[in-house]
Amino acid sequence: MSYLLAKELKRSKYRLLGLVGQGQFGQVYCASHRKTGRLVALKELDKKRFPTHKFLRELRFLLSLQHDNIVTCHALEHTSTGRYLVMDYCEGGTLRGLMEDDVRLHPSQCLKLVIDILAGLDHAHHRGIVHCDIKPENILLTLQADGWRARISDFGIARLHQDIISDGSGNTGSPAYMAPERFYGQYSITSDLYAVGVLLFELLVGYRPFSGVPIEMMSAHLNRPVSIPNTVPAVLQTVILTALQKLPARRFQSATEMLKAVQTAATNVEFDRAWADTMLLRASGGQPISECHYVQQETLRSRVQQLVTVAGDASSQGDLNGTAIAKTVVNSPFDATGDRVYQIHKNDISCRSYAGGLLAGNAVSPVEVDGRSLFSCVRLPQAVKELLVRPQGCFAIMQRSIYRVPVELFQTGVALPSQKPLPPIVSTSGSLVHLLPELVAEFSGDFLAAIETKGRWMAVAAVEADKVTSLLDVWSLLPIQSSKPVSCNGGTSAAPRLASNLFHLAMVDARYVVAFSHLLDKGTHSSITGVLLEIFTRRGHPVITLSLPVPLRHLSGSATPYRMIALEPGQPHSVLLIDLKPFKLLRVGLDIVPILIASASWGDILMAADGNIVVLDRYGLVVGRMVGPANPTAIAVLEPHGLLIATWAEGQGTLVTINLKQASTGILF
Ligand SMILES: Nc1ncnc2c1ncn2[C@@H]1O[C@H](COP(=O)(O)OP(=O)(O)OP(=O)(O)O)[C@@H](O)[C@H]1O
Repeated sequence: MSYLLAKELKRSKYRLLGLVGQGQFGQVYCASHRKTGRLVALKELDKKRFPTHKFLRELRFLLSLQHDNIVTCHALEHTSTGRYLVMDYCEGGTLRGLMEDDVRLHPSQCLKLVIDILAGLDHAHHRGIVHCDIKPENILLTLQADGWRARISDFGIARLHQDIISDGSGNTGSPAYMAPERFYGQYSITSDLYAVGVLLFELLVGYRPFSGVPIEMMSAHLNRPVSIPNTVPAVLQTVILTALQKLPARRFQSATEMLKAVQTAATNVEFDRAWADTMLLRASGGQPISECHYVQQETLRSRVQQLVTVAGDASSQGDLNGTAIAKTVVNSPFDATGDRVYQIHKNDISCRSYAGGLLAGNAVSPVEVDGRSLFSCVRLPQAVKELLVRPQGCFAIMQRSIYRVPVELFQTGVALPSQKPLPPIVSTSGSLVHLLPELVAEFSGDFLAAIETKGRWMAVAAVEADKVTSLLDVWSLLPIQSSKPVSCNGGTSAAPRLASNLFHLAMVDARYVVAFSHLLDKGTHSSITGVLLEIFTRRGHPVITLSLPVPLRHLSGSATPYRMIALEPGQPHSVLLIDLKPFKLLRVGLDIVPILIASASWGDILMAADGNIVVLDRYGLVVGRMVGPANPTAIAVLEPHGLLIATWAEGQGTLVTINLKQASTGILF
């Protein structure tokens, strides 16, 4: 059924981007409108469980609910295989997910979410609609500059659910959030407010007021008094106790009344120290700071701005070391299995190769060839902004040009622009190969470039003569000998124009490119208010266009497929994981202020200026904390379990390695 629906949708006006959930009545997909790139959620509705006449009656309610705190339903789409609701897409997932993942949900953020829910309920109640199934699973989240916005979902479906219950064909809902009268089949708007009371309790305390099997919960809701830990400020205890009154007449009588009470509490309450500490402990995922032995590998003579590593084990050689080089060049010490580290400083890229592996234990010396240490440097004509290591060599992205530096060049080191030919290297075919850094592309103005991991494609956004917009072009880098790449767009005339203020370009995979632009304040045009995200196919067709209302910095690709990772200036104690397929956001609360990010296949590492390090697994959970050297300028993961850190302070620097296997991270290396 779902496979057929997916097939059917391929021909519809929506492009499916991925499955985001499984509900009781069908699957939920993230999709984008083919023409506008607008993101929607498509919720499949099983015909057997939703007879059309009943559904159409409910759809009237659903379409009438238009509020910022309600997941708006736009339309019902029919295909030959099924029906699905077209709804606003909520990239933050459910509140249940947030309560489980984001261990640092500040009390004020909890209150803000409850205020959002009450505002949404107030709107619905005024239209005579009772939700009947308020619980964290039915609260979805969208990103906002000051946290998350809560949006109630499953309106109408919940009402329909009631019909199913009265038919005797459904279960009875969620007992943990059910008001006493609900167990007798009665409900009113105060039943919804009772459920919000349970949710408020759970958000602030970490568990629900009553638990157990359904019959125990029923008895508790009906008879047992609510006991609230005294860490919860008195004013909030009063709000919870009022919402959780057994008799409906004693509760808040409207969502507005309860909203006002929570708002007053939010402005007056002072969260005591013990409570803040509990929150801090939860922010670290309960992870203690582990002992961390770092080995100083060398002193640095310059401030390293980027570290790039190529691990020497057989598995990663295939990907990064580049079969192309290994096949065509013989007698290169770089063919040997050994860790390789590139350091970038202004115009220089230096490279060291460590045959024995960097994490052997003590400081290790770089490989020596003919008694010479393999510590070589290639100087390029302009400052290197970024180095991308791909199978064909290292691509140095500079202010106005891109050079490809063959790996073998680092055997001897060469300085440009002297461009003296190097001694030829004999290839496996027996012919002589002359090596020089090769100019891949040159631009008259600013540009951004991204190169696919296998080095086959390059996306370039070159700023137009108007200095405002950029044209996106995708180039083939194959064959690698070619210094004139072929444009896929058949020339720039067909290339899509990107939004102004473009600041980051990345390849999502071999088929998609993503461009990030700053959104500026409409009045002043100076302060950055958010980010516009545009995804295009390699042929230049738009797939997604959406704006995030938060400024981002340090945006980088993650080793986890389809993931970007970023820091938010407005939320210094957090990191944002941006999954592109399907589109999802996870804001991870931290107890450090990260300034550097390094990604590994198993997760991400964040480092603060004072040397504190937090290790996240690929689900965004904090799995390790340790203290490294202060003043880091660049960090990189050496797969699978090495961490390299370059530091710089007062004209002195060091390169340090940490063996994460020896730190307690819970990651199975
Ligand atoms: N509008 C949406 N935007 C983003 N994700 C959504 C959206 N609606 C649902 N989801 C995701 O899909 C999952 C299933 O949703 P759905 O509402 O169908 O399930 P449910 O909670 O079991 O509800 P129901 O009882 O209506 O079937 C949710 O947990 C959520 O992760």
